[in-house]
Amino acid sequence: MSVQAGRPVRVAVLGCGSVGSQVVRLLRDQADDLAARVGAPVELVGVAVRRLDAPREVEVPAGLLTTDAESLVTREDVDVVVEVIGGIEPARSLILAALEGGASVVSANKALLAEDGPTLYEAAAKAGRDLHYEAAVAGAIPILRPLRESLAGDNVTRVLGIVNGTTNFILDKMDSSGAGFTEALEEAQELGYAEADPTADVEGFDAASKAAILASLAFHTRVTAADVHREGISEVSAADVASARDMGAVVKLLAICELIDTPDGQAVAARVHPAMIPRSHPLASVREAYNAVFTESEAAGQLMFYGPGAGGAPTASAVLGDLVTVARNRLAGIRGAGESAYADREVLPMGQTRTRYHVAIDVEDRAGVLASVALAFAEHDVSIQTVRQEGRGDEAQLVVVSHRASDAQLSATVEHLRGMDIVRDVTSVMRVEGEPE
Ligand SMILES: NC(=O)C1=CN([C@@H]2O[C@H](COP(=O)(O)OP(=O)(O)OC[C@H]3O[C@@H](n4cnc5c(N)ncnc54)[C@H](OP(=O)(O)O)[C@@H]3O)[C@@H](O)[C@H]2O)C=CC1
Ligand SMILES: N[C@@H](CC=O)C(=O)O
Repeated sequence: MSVQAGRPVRVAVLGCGSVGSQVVRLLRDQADDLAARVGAPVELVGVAVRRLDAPREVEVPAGLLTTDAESLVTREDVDVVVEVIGGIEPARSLILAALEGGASVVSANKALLAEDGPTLYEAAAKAGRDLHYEAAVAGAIPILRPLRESLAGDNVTRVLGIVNGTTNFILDKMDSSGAGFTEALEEAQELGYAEADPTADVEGFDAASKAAILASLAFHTRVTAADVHREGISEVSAADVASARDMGAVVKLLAICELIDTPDGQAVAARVHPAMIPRSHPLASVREAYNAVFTESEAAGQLMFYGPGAGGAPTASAVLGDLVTVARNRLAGIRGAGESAYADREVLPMGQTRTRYHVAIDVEDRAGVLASVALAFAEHDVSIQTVRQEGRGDEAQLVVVSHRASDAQLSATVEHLRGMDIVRDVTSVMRVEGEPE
């Protein structure tokens, strides 16, 4: 099982794009330090790509580039496979083949881990090999290792974070300049944060994958991307952002994973959606494309992890950290900590999750309007925390912030409001986080 004494740890890299090119560069530039830290030289033996003639950000040593990833991962002398291709296939088959062939694996592939992580974890356990994926959530920020190892003796009850850099950049731009969503997205694309097809980021798919991975590790259970309630930011308007500003808040795309007490024990809730948070909240000061993750656990209390959540070099830093760990394990002939999904926890539907709403309602400016709106909230057992009224000729706007209630009660309240004669329009509905119950 261990690498033969005196021989290097041999590494194959799958993909040489934004992340892979930086992995190859760091393997070259830090070869001496890596050898000292691992206890043996770390040798790059092959780099699989789709196109041999594509321009590369790094010079790949002669003879190492190949389009035959399958043969590379099953080479007998490969000890560690680094998968930075992305997507579901062929990444999944290549990782499974690598593990079956006896290699350990490092991956940055959140989409795959969130869709089919259990198949990969089981294959790693069966093969007695490591599967590490720190780079899959929040780029350079060490968050998975703390959940998997540092907090393994504690009970994590909540993970709350900004885990998508592109959407944070867009929302930050909308807040700081008053820009609309489309204008802010164009700027994110010009600066290279958002892809030409930004759907995975702006519609919350990327953050939902990361939330699934975080919830699985934090709560020792299996949560897939399909279990995560997902809303993106494409419907967030300049008016929503201005409304947040008026109440001393800022809009952020949050990933929220919670352990919830139920009559039958404990269940998990995992959701990604835009939310207003007070400007005094530490997550409000996470600007541009940065990420931050808060954890709450019984003994440690609150911890916050902050840093660059994307980009080739920051992500490669996390990949290399994993690579050093699994290479050390190969030399020692051991397998490190795997997933501990011993708790088969139910994942609650969004309707049962307790949230708070901020609702802006255009109403006819006549006597009794406020009482009628308050009654609509009361009919659904939703209590109001604050209400603000602004007159506008024959029309008025009410801005209501609720106390916590089930999301189903809150959305039923909004539907009720929409059907009322005195309501001309419900112009903004957004969840509120980070304030008292
Ligand atoms: N970019 C980022 O900021 C972050 C990325 N990640 C994750 O890292 C992974 C890589 O992302 P990124 O580097 O941005 O992606 P890129 O699109 O920049 O690079 C993908 C690489 O994979 C290669 N590739 C694609 N298909 C195949 C195939 N069938 N066989 C062999 N090689 C293939 C491509 O080859 P070719 O160059 O020839 O086309 C390319 O070199 C993804 O899982 C992503 O989610 C995680 C955190 C942050
Ligand atoms: N597209 C992602 C990249 C890293 O995971 C982001 O914007 O955060």
